Amino acid sequence: MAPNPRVLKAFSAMNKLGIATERVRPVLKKLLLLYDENWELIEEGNYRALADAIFDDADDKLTSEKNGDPEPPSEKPHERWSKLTSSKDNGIKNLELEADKIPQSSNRTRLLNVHRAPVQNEGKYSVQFVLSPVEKISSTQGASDVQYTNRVSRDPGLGFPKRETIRDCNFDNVSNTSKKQRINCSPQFSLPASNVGPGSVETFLLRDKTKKNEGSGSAHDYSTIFQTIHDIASSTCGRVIVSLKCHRTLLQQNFHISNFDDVLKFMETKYPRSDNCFGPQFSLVKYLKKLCEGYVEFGAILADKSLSCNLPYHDIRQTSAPKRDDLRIDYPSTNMDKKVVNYSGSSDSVALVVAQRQPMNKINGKRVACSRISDITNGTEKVTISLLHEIGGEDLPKFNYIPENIIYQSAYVHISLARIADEDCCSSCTGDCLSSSVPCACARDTRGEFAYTPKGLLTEEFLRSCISMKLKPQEHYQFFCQDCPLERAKNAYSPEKCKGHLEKKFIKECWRKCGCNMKCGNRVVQRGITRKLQVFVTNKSKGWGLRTLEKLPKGAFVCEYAGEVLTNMELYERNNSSTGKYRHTYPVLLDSDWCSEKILNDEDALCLDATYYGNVSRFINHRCFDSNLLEVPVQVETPDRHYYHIAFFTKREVNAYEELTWDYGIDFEDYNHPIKAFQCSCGSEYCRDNGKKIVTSTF
Ligand SMILES: C[S@@+](CC[C@H](N)C(=O)[O-])C[C@H]1O[C@@H](n2cnc3c(N)ncnc32)[C@H](O)[C@@H]1O
Repeated sequence: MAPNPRVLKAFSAMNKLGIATERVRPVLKKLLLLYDENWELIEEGNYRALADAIFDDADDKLTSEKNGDPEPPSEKPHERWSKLTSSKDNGIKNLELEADKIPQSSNRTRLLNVHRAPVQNEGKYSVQFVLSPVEKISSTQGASDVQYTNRVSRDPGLGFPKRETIRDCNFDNVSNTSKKQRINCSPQFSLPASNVGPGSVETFLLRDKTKKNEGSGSAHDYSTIFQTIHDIASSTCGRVIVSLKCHRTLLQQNFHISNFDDVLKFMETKYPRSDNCFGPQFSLVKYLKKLCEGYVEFGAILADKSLSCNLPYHDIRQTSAPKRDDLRIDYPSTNMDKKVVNYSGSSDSVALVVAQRQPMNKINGKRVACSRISDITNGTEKVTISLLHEIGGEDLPKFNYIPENIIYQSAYVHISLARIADEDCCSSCTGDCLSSSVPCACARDTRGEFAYTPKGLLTEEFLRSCISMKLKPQEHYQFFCQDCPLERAKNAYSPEKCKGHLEKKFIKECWRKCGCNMKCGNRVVQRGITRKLQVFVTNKSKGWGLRTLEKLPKGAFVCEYAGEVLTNMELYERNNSSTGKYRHTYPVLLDSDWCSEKILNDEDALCLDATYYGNVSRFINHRCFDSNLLEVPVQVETPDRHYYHIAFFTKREVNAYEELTWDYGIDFEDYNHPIKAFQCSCGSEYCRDNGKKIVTSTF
């Protein structure tokens, strides 16, 4: 059967990004399944979704590595995507060799210009490689050059095979014209670093920035150019000098390159041996591009270190080897202005760094460049959770990441061992309560059956009854408060009668006073997030959303809704004082105790608000009825239902890259609700916001 031309086009687009067809194929297959063979979605924005998916796939491997999976990590391509897609013409052609820029020089001198995409000041931003016999370089040294010659002792590592000879260079990114001008990669050409073992000589040149480049005949103002020249390889024809030139005008103000050895070490960390960059796919051009990128990135890291920012960048100059993750560059390095969101003193919270955006880079009216925060949790969760940010797109969210609920001020949450009665725990249990023949006291609330299976999933029965309760509340028992805090919030002077609250099905997990261990199957939510998740920009005007990067089985715990614990009174005050985009859009009422005998004051009724302090669940968007997540109340450390946790579980199997959604329970016809809602664009065929009017919402 003839290959599908759309598949071939997709391969070719990814090949241009330097991604091999073998890597593209499995991801493309998954995406086609995910998008119901909708090619338009895949082709949109120069195969942006496909590139994202490949990058995420690579990240999965990194995450597995972090989680103890021995599979070797692949390269970290997000930064590359960011750079590659910032080209002005087609978004995937950034670091191309430009044949027309190759100067006509003597047949002993060849010059490769590897251009980074101009971001704003077109043409000024470039990194060049000059591959040249030594004589030529020497003759171009201007009077203002300062020359350092030092003996270097370098690990011949960088993942390069020692003294390996390249027989065939793959110039897959080179245009036809430049192909004609191939570097002679005949067998005698040695790879960079292959002969730069201990004791070899490195020539390291820096332009004297106090003088102009007299005599060179160049139109460049060298005071704005960083140039380092490195003798890094030789062949029987002579030595090969690589000159790295970096125009400073578009680099971060305090960008600097210290020492080429450091750049090489950085490259080694970024592309370790296990990446096998010299496998059959090896391309000299790609390698040179990577080195250029590394050169600029490394300078940016050093510059970043001089800014006071909270991103977990590792100090490259530390003696111990940095971890791969720490070296990730999340933002393009040019014209960056970073600031840290203020946070008010809680030691449990971590400020999310907010970076002002790079100058807009539109391609045919479409924004394409994107960057990435590698871990929005700043290490507070057991897994990393990345955020994919389209430059020029959605504003970065400003909030402080907290992995668990935190009391704002007046909320009364009484946690004490003394409050946990003997019948509310299983002190005589040992090991795993799920393996015991008789369910322990902690299963009492779920009618003597645990809600979890030994695999840590919700049982079919528990899930079914929760879903049914959500879809058909009228068929389940509801209680009516005498003086409903919700109605009071709508109209404090003459509140309407309570509309009823469902008596929710709770899970009670074992806890500290129980005799079982942390691996007990009745402890799921308290163990925190274990799934691979990512925050991304949705394409349906919903703003940010959350998606899973792995396939999730039905009944899987995803995350809990963590935020500030507020009294209803505090929430009203917040809502009244907030305006515009800082309006509070994330409250969840903890209303399961509202059926208690006593009238609940607004000072006692609790809710969770993730607007300022929250976890990843603050990104989960609403979907009417057929959302894939379900919220379940879970008791962990308190025996009553005044305070409890809201945990999200999957209602069905969820595919990798699928957005995670839950039904906020918005009544789109409740026009009096104090919280203004959004126009629903959930896309569900059961969408309740039929009129798409601006109405009020409740959670
Ligand atoms: C809990 S947040 C979800 C994350 C949010 N999208 C963001 O960018 O931060 C709830 C807000 O997301 C938006 N949102 C969620 N679901 C939506 C939907 N189905 N249609 C339109 N907007 C939605 C609304 O602005 C809502 O107030």
